Amino acid sequence: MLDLAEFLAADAAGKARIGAEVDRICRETGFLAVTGHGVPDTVIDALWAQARGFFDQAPDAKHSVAPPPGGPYGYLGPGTEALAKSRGEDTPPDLKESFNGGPAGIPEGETDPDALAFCYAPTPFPDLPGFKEAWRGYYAEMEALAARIMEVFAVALDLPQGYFAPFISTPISGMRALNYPAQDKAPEDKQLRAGAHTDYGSLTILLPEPGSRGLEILTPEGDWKGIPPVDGAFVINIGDLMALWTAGRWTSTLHRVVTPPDWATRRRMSIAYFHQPNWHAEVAPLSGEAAEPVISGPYLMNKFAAANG
Ligand SMILES: O=C(O)CCC(=O)C(=O)O
Ligand SMILES: [Fe+2]
Repeated sequence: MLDLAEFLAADAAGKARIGAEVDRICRETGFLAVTGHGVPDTVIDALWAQARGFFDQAPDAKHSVAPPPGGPYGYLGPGTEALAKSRGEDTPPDLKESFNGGPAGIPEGETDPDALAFCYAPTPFPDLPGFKEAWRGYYAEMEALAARIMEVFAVALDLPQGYFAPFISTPISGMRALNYPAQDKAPEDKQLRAGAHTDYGSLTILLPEPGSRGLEILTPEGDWKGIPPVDGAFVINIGDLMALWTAGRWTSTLHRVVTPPDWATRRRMSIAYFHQPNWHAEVAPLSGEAAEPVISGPYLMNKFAAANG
């Protein structure tokens, strides 16, 4: 558990103590709950209401904001994604639908054709009163929160607090509202609500709907363990690029969303913000050990293509 307000108010010794605790958690499970985050309830509640309103529409209305072929933003309906495929595992599609959005603007001077076509593609917002405003408001809060958490991470890694700032000045984070509907038939063999995967970027800020179930992580002991929602907290997890940055000191933990026993009546919703460094950011182990640097944008694009191919 990380209390961000406590971290921000702490002196250098207090920050180092909290940083050491965060380092321990990130080495062990890579999942932590964050309280004291300062995100207003009004912003959170507004997006829940809009997300529910969006998913409860008829299929045609949802498909009217489908992405162009290969595009990441808009409505991805049931059957379009299998997250386990991002790791080369062949499974039936995940039992979910999602609405996805990208950065609010394009950085000045960005000319990379892949960046412009993929992560800076426009988000096709639904024509629902207040949806876009609620989405953008929550996204902006997440961008600011992620930057603060990256400061905690820097301290946890014995780096200057602002170490990561140049890498995340124009992040290409994606945000996704997820709906795992109550199911009208039993899942196929190996079919989950979200197949086992690691997240691709620096960190993920997840908000499971209060009272919802199903998210599980693979523990270092090799057991699947449920991660229930924590009241008033966001669930943060490390992504692949953070694991790479720390040369494997921190874990990008395998996680999944399982089908609950009451799948026929039980839906799950969640909102996930996938913090992703600048398109051109080169991520290489901080320890200086030799490794081919990974470029943030193309890495993300390839992972998305694998899961949605
Ligand atoms: O819905 C959730 O709680 C988790 C979803 C997830 O892990 C993902 O989409 O990357
Ligand atoms: Fe995930």
